Amino acid sequence: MVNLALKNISVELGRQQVVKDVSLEVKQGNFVGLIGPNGSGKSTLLRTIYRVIKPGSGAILLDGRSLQSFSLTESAKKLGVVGQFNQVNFDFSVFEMVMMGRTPHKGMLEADRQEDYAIALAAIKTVGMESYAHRSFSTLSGGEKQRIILARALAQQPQVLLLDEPTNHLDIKYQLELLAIVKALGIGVLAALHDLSLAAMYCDQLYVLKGGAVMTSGKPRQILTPGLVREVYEIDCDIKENPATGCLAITYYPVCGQV
Ligand SMILES: Nc1ncnc2c1ncn2[C@@H]1O[C@H](COP(=O)(O)OP(=O)(O)OP(=O)(O)O)[C@@H](O)[C@H]1O
Repeated sequence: MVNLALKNISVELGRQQVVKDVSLEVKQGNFVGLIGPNGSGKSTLLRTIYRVIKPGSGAILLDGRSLQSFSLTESAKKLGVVGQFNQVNFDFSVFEMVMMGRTPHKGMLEADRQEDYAIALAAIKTVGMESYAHRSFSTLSGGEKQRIILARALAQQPQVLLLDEPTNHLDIKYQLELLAIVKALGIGVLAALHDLSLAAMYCDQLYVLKGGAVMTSGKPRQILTPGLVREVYEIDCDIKENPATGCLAITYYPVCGQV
């Protein structure tokens, strides 16, 4: 069953067409990566799906139903988001931040239930931050904040998770861990990623954006070639399978005259 489908989505911002006729699918259990250079429209597309931006044309379907027909609470029960910027204006404890993930599941004025506490604690544990539960969120490092924002999305128990460069700020161990945690959820995931090696390692399917349009899509091994990297990013590289890991290893060549 298709969980999330975009049909011919176009978005205009400040008189510029930033997303052009994008169609894509995130099937249940599939980890789908959005790759492309800076400014290619990845965040705008994600923001359109989580309803911060209205598309100029096209349709977004969740479980076959137009996203527009869901109330914001209804769509928040199904769609979890880990964004790029995690500034909060008020100070909350780590535990309070993660409990916010339970909000869409509660009725108006309904008190927190024991079950909600247990789900939030389990989510904090999953990201390895249990000893931080009572710390103030604003005092955390960038990477620690990112892990708590993931925990909040996990506490939401979404059916589809949207991630905008989720590995920003994380050291390499936590980059690998975060993607492994997300992959193990077995839900549909759509993630904007810059690191092509990580994208190849974790994604079942990649969509390559350039100038707001989908240039190509497919399984990482089928589409990630030196020719594509050259065309999209204007740099040269070698791509080989690492015999020890079975993963693609990408080695970039220095930009001419800059090493
Ligand atoms: N409010 C806005 N008004 C005008 N242009 C905008 C607006 N927001 C974004 N853009 C432009 O839209 C384009 C796509 O931006 P977007 O943030 O979606 O790219 P991205 O692929 O996520 O980039 P990055 O990899 O740098 O995060 C950029 O050229 C950006 O300057």
